[in-house]
Amino acid sequence: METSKLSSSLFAGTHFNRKRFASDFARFHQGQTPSPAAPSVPSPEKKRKRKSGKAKTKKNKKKRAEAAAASSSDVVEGFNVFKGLEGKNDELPSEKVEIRKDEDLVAVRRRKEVEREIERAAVLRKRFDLHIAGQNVPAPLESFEELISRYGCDSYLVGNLSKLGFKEPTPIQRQAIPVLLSGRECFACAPTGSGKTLAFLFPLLMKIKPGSKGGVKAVILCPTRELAAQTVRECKKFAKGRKYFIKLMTKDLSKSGNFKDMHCDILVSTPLRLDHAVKKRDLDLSSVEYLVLDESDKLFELGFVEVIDSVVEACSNPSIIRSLFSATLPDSIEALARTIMHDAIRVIVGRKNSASSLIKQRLIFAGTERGKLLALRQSFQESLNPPVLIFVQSKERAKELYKELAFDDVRADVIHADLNEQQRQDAVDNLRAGKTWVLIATEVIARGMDFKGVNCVINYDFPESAAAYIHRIGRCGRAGRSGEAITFFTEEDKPFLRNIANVLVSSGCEVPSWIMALPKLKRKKHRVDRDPISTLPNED
Ligand SMILES: Nc1ncnc2c1ncn2[C@@H]1O[C@H](COP(=O)(O)OP(=O)(O)OP(=O)(O)O)[C@@H](O)[C@H]1O
Repeated sequence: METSKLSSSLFAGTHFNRKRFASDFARFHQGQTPSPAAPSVPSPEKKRKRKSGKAKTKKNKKKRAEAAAASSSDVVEGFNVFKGLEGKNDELPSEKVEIRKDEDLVAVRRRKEVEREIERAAVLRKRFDLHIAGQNVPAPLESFEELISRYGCDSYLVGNLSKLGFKEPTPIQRQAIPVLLSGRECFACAPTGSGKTLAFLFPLLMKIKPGSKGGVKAVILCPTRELAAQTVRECKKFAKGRKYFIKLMTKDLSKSGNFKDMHCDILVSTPLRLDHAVKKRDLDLSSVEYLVLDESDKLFELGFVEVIDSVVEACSNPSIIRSLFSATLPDSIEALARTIMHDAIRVIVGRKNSASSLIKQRLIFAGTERGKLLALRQSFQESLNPPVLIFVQSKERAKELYKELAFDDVRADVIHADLNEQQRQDAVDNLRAGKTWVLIATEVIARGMDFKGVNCVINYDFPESAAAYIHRIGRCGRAGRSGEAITFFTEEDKPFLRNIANVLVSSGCEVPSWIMALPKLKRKKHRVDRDPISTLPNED
């Protein structure tokens, strides 16, 4: 097809106003016919002149190219794409035409570069099973060193990571760190033990000036005291060598702290303690720049929502950056959280709400409560590979099971909400130090606690939801290590078996076909009234 025909068919129905665009039309016309001022074979005289002219304009060209490159960065931002073309446009002398050509070339080069960057980011995301949603998501990190080259991070911070033996960022760190560093809010969902703590702490350490005055700069909310204490310890490790004020909201601080004189860069707390300090002790959170909700779905559970609301309100800085992290993020919670977020990016590693693929999961039918105790003793006799965590559904049952195991030659300890803060911390520390082999626990340590060496998690009592299951078993199989999870079930648990079995299947574990044939339950939570744990014969 002839050019004229093609253009006329493309612009069919469009009226071209030749009068209005006369100068453009003239230029267009000029470009089609060779100009007498630009012969195809120049004379030697003209060649020389042009050479010296070229040398002169070379410098200018370079400058222009730089300016054009700067303006072309606007293309990346997505605004002012036509910035360089603003202003007088109707008369372009030949030099201006050349400038435009240069600019066009630079813009084309820049566009290609951007396209390459987008492609590189897509390859990285595919490689690390990263799924994102949102506008203008920054590229994932290839390495920790990129934090220095791309984001100007102090090398001491990255040095701390290598001292801790962190060679490469984990998938969630690769994507969530750049998102937070570029000032965007985010929902992050990644498997248990996959390094979410560093993913939200590192951007804070990079952005907040150590020892800065003028109030709290970052708040991290955790659902339990143990997790809050662990987060403070981790934060101090990453910040080693710099004088950050990193504070844990203890009971005493919350009840009688003098917050007016308190130096604090990063404050880690449970929601109730923080809320108490805000309401009763006038803790001012208006200068908070970062708010992190760790184990966010737990924080948004009924009972906590109002407190979270009140904390969010107290963090009144309009440019605050909020982020939510968890291994499980139900759609309903995400929808609720979205109401307080601005243009948030969502980052998911692997499949949403799934268990770590490093954990070998098994379901064991124990028949009755007594059957569970027998099965537990038998499994200890066959192979006890400490440290082991055993989850039960209540503090009463934790105490009962502890009594039973005290008879056996097993170094066991127990942790539940009836113990005071020190006793709970001791129980955690003793397991970490290898002084105890088996720790019997309620949900208090099911979330976020990082026991590196835990080889096996036993769900003595069936978990009350798929999310609870994912978090409980996630106490093993952390930081790239393998783990084992055993879940006992009785007749009463059968109706809820299918929900947990789905988690096993989605992480590649085998499930008997009869379980998969059970009907799906709409109810998300399940709690059975169980007979007490005891080897003594029933009185009735
Ligand atoms: N880049 C890394 N390289 C090596 N180890 C890492 C890296 N990042 C974190 N870790 C280690 O991995 C372990 C688990 O990290 P972390 O507790 O942050 O997991 P998590 O994703 O928050 O888990 P949970 O969902 O259970 O809270 C920790 O012991 C931590 O020190």
